[in-house]
Amino acid sequence: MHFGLIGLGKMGFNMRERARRGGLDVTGFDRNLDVSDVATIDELIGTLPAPRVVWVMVPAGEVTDKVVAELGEKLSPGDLVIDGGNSRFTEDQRHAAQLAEEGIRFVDCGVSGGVWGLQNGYGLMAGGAAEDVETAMPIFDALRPKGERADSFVHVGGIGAGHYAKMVHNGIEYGLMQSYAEGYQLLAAKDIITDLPGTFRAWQKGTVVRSWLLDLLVKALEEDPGLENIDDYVEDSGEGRWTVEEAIANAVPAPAITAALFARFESREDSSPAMKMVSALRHQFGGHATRPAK
Ligand SMILES: O=C(CO)[C@H](O)[C@H](O)COP(=O)(O)O
Repeated sequence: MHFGLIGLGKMGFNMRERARRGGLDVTGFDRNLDVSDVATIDELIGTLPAPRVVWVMVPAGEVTDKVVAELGEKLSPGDLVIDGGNSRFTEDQRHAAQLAEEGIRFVDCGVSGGVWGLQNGYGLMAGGAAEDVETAMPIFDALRPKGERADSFVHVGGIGAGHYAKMVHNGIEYGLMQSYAEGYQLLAAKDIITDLPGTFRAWQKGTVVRSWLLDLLVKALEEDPGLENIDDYVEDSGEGRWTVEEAIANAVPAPAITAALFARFESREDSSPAMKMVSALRHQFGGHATRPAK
């Protein structure tokens, strides 16, 4: 199979390589021509056999919108577009409808594996019509870890289901990371713990909390014990917010994920107006002492 891959950043670059190692022909396009196989999307389309399959791996939002719109103008009826980026699932219906006007098929696919995907393979969650997912199956097979298909690939449901599943996956990721991080601080806070990295290392095998994130935590501490080279400011790319919005829309209690998202917001504050107000109010009603501003 020969397919096109648009977006050769941290994820797409490695995915091209893994697909090639899996025996597929891939023509990659990126605005950074140093890593691109072709100079333009037109050229990419020109290299592909019909029906063309183009995997889009660019940042969610405006950039994905633009690429989908361009593909809608340039591809032909029967061609297939797969959005493998972290698009919000609600965008998928719109993209699918836009492409369907030109007879172009659409599949959304949540991709998990990060920068380790080249080596370990990717977990894949696809949404769309069964026949369209089937068309893309050779790509999914090349990208996922070797072994049973059901281990790391799922056709989750209709359009949007793949990205919905990836959104929830990322929400869980927020909660897990926050939990490990709080455990790290609790261990570090107690002087009876004399081997903090060793504690996490000992949890890596056999314990209830063993996981790949725990392995990465151990790796991070090996690289920078005490995390002295890393600031405590934590970004977010949107999926945590969307997960919390979905929790509200569906009246699903999601306190752990929500708290993990809010902890990131808190990480960005130099000082907290809210906590100043709590201190001011304790003083107002109870005459409790406040500390002078730093
Ligand atoms: O999809 C991912 C991992 O599964 C991406 O790394 C994502 O960017 C992580 O989300 P955030 O930036 O909000 O922490």
